[in-house]
Amino acid sequence: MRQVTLYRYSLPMDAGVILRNQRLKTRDGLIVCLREGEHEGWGEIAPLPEFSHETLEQAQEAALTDLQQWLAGQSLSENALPSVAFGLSCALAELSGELPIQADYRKAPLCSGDPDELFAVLQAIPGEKVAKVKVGLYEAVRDGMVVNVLLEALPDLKLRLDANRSWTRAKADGFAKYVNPEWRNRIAFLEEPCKTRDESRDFARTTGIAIAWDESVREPDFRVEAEEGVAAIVIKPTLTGSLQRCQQLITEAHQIGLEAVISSSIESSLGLTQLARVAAWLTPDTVPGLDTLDLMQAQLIRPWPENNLPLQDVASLDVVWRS
Ligand SMILES: O=C(O)CCC(=O)C1=CC=C[C@@H](O)[C@@H]1C(=O)O
Ligand SMILES: [Mg+2]
Repeated sequence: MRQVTLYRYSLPMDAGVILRNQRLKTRDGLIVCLREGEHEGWGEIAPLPEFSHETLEQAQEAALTDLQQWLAGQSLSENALPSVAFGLSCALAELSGELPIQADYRKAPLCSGDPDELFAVLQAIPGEKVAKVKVGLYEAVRDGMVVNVLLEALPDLKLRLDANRSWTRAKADGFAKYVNPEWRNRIAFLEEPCKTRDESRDFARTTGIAIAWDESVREPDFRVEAEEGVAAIVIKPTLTGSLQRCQQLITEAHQIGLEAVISSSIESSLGLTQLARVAAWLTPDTVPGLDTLDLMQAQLIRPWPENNLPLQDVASLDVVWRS
């Protein structure tokens, strides 16, 4: 006997969360619960505005079609909408026991503004210190100075930086100029520094600062390839596709010595804790990029360990469909 419940959630965000061109007031998505006999599996389907190509309405419609197929006893092929493919594959992987329970709750603390705040957080972390700093939001020169100060002050710190393709080649050089060449190898990678992939490749070769692909990974012509100066690929499963699709990318990356970093698309605590399990399972040697829960004002169904935000339970959600 198979059963399905599909819920819809809307969680209030922190006041200042801006995605590209849009303020995100609430994070909206779907939660699916599959039951078969004694077993249960949950998944989150939450297209991210400004990043996903599909809307929540489109995702809901596509999910309902797949869920009806599943109820009819069929197996599902990769849904064309990445958020749907990811959420359903998680629910199925929980149901079958394929997704291990053990999770990697380490996260690279995310800093988009105040380096003093990050400094305090980092000093409190025991062991390996990895943080992610957003760059490209202010002057490139200021970014370069902030990065330099952090690397100088904390000798065991490694940084991930993310420019989200915001720099021209000249601005990217303006940034690099302020980072002491001796410390550049402690920049684990800088995600997508320039507007084009070719400019980013050229930046990596000429500055010795390693780069990572994030946006590129989701473009149709992208291939996982060993290239000079490229250290990692960032995988945001909600924007990428099913667990099987992510697993395939991770395998390809690892085969050629690239790091693969599981990263958040600002899922609720339910989706984030699943991503922490995916990371422990498929990328055990890499700290995942999951420090986005505090952008929200509440957690959903499953709590993230030691997080103090209030927890909304499933009874508070609207049921979209129940079989
Ligand atoms: O990668 C991480 O460490 C956290 C996730 C993260 O930085 C992002 C998630 C989703 C949208 C963006 O705002 C942002 C990014 O630019 O990669
Ligand atoms: Mg990014």
